[in-house]
Amino acid sequence: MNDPKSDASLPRLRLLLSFVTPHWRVLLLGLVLGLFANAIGLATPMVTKWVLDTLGAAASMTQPIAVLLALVVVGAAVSLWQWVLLGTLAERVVLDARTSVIRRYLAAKIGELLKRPSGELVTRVTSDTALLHQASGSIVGLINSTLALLGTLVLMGVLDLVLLGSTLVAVIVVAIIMATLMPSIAKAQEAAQESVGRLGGSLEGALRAIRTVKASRAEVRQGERIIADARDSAAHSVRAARRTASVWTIAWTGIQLSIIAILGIGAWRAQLGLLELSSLIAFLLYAFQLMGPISELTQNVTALQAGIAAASRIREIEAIAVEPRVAAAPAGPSTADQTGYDDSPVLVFRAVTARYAPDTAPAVRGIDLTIPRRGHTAIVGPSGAGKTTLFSLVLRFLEPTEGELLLDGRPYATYSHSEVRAKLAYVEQETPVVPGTIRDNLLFTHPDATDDELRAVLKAVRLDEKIDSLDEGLDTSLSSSAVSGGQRQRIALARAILRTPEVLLLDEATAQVDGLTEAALHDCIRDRAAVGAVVTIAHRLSTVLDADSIAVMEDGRIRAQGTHSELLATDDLYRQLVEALRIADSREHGQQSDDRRRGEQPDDRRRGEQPDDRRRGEQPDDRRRGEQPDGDLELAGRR
Ligand SMILES: Nc1ncnc2c1ncn2[C@@H]1O[C@H](COP(=O)(O)OP(=O)(O)OP(=O)(O)O)[C@@H](O)[C@H]1O
Repeated sequence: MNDPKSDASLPRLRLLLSFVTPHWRVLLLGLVLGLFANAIGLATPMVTKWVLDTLGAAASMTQPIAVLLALVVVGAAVSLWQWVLLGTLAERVVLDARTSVIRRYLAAKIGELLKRPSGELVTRVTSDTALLHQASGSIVGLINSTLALLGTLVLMGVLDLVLLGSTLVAVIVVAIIMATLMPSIAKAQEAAQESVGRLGGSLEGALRAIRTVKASRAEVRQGERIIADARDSAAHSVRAARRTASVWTIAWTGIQLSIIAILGIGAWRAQLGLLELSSLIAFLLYAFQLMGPISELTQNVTALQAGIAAASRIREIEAIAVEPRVAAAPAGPSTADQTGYDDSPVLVFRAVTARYAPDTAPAVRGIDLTIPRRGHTAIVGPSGAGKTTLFSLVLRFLEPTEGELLLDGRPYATYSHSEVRAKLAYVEQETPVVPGTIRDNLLFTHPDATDDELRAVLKAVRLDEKIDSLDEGLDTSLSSSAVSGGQRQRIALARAILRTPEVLLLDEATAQVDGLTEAALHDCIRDRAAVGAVVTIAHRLSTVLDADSIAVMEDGRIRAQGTHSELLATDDLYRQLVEALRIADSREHGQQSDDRRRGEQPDDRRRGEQPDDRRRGEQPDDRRRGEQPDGDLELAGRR
């Protein structure tokens, strides 16, 4: 498949060309400059012969020497221009490729991104694109060096056909060896790039889970596993380097042998009076020059091979499906629009079934759920029941395979993804913060919010005093350790409530949170539920007790819905879940009162171990697979 001689080689070359063709004008100019520089290079030995021919004659040498000097100066200027031009072009090609891949990632469907390790996705932007650098100029280089080679051979033929014959033998031998070795060089390079991709994936995963790695005393084992990919890459690169070195050595030796042959045969022919001495010298100059196009050819073919491999890896990203930017159907009036202020539900699930892949079992099935415009709806259920999937459907990370969702009385299909999300606010379970300052994070959803608005939400999540106490206030970088895990959760919450959303979706942290964060969370839920819809994936008894309505999920279905007391009276699973949450809650409160007895604040105790940081190490899938403390209890409850 990687054999450039195979049928796949042409489409793969076309892939590489697709990166440079947008810059065809620059490429053409580079080619013309290259041809010009070649012509100058080819003319030099002929002018040298001219100088030598004037030696015995009465004619002046000034003219040919002046021409020779002019050729050198113009040749240098043209080469410089071409160098700069192609260097700039290469950087633009790399930039274009990076821009397109980065945009693709951010526009991609979430499920598509989660299929691949993020570190591997990163290497496609960083290291693969860098390989396009040399490859982009190599196309021009390849044409130039081929023409230079042909031109040199033609001029050699003009000087002496017999000598050309012996040169051609050497060139053909070198070409056959190169053609044999080049495909395996390409294969080795592609394998090296793939190993670098895997290395990026495993290293990134290990660094994100560094606490788990250390706590499991798995540094050495994990390190070895990652280093194995680095070794793999090195082994492939060494193989490529060895073969490249062989190609070079063979090319050099071939040319040197042919020069010796030319010298011998040429001297013999000159002695016989069949060849002028000046022609022999000019021929030898061409023979030395031959090394230029041949080594250029070798370099360019190598760069092209690496570029082709990189181009196909980058273009693979084009296969990642992106979210549509416009609504599938034109937007009609919503129930809310028709009635103005109304009590119609804000969100409705109608017989929704969804699966993550066509050949897998549905993650949720036949979901009928109505979320009122005001109030707090809690979703509870054992691990794997489909709670997160429900949120993914609301946020349109996932599309239903059957049934439909309605927002403000209108089917989701009549909205674009962006329009749907504009009406929602979401606090992830891991409450990740984006790179940057506290201000950057707060303004992430609404960049136009004023300082007063920021202050109001910070007060709402009880972070105002903390921010004031920081030297740099809102401009404190979140990479600094001055902000604890609980505080990060509150920042995420503040971001979500900055502008009152129609629906606040809150995936409650499963790990214990500090008292202050828990209190802030509950105040926010209560305040927001009074004016809008709040939907929580509840992991805490107090959140469940706060809810106006509770949906109990099991095996992808909603098995019961009602108030706490209704469900307690009617649903076995709910009773078990509540019992498990009660145990968890009493354990936590027990722990908190122990803290108080010891004179510690729960918040202080946990500051050393930031829940948010801890969870940042987990992939969403890991989280799903792994049992959270409360997840265990939920299951225990079920048992
Ligand atoms: N990205 C995914 N790809 C394939 N299957 C998935 C994916 N995410 C979830 N599932 C499956 O869908 C089902 C519902 O999972 P979901 O994450 O919605 O459950 P949950 O109730 O949120 O669980 P938890 O409380 O453990 O987070 C599970 O069987 C799970 O294995």
